[in-house]
Amino acid sequence: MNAIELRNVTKGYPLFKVDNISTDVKQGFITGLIGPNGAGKSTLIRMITGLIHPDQGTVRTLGSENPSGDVAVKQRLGIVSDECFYYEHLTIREMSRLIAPFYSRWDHAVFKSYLEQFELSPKKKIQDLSKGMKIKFSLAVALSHDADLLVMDEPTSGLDPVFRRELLDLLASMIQDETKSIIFSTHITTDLERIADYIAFVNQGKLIFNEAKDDVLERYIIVKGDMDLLDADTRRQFIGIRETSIGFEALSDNKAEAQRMFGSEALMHRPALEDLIYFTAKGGRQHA
Ligand SMILES: Nc1ncnc2c1ncn2[C@@H]1O[C@H](COP(=O)(O)OP(=O)(O)OP(=O)(O)O)[C@@H](O)[C@H]1O
Repeated sequence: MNAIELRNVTKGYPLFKVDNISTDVKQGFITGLIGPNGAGKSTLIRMITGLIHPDQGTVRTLGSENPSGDVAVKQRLGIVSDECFYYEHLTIREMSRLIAPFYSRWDHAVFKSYLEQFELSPKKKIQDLSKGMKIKFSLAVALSHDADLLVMDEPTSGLDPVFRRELLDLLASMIQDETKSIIFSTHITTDLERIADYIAFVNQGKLIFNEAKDDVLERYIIVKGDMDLLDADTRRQFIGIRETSIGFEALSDNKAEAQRMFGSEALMHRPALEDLIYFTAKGGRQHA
């Protein structure tokens, strides 16, 4: 079962385009969306939540091509982003009273307990909340109506490390029953190393891959060695190369081939997700 299905999705802006992306986000799992600044992550997320529509292709979220206009689907969606529109002059209590009637599965006791857990006073005005508090508030809302799909645009970026860990635990426990799904974009790739099942990687509007995290980290390899190992042939092997005065470090997406080419002459190790972004972005720029 898929929580989200994208088919040949294209969305163009004057200087950028999401380019013909087809992929699925699986139900019951956490998918992390990664990529450099301006790669198209928020654009994809806006299409998934129905805030904007593709120029070509289709996006189906919880089975609907129009999630923001379909009340039944909208109720099952939990959205966390800094684009959540709340009335700034209202307090948390007043705002939640406005929101609650919209959701048939709203649980006030759960909401109250999240406010306590997140140390948010119901008396605080939305406009007086810090960036992290706003994220916590929209999280409390998303978690209190028993959403089937959480879609989050950089939910952890404004959060302190203690709360970030708590949030990751919360998300991991949310998908325990295998019916809920989560997709979130982030630059804090270590968060995804902790909890993501799948990683979707976009670069310059194109999908590089959407695969099980463990498979990705198995397939790619970092190679480190002396500069004399680099020639036209070996360079072609790499997605991106960082050259310094003492040698090179590079990323290959073909572990077996890299091992065959360099054998014991180079050091090799498993990459972190951050390495994939760094070397892919660097490689792209080099060849531009
Ligand atoms: N409404 C718009 N009009 C014109 N260009 C836009 C619009 N929205 C996004 N873009 C452009 O689309 C590109 C992708 O933006 P997007 O916000 O999707 O990237 P991102 O991967 O989320 O980046 P970041 O990691 O920096 O948040 C950028 O070049 C941005 O300027």
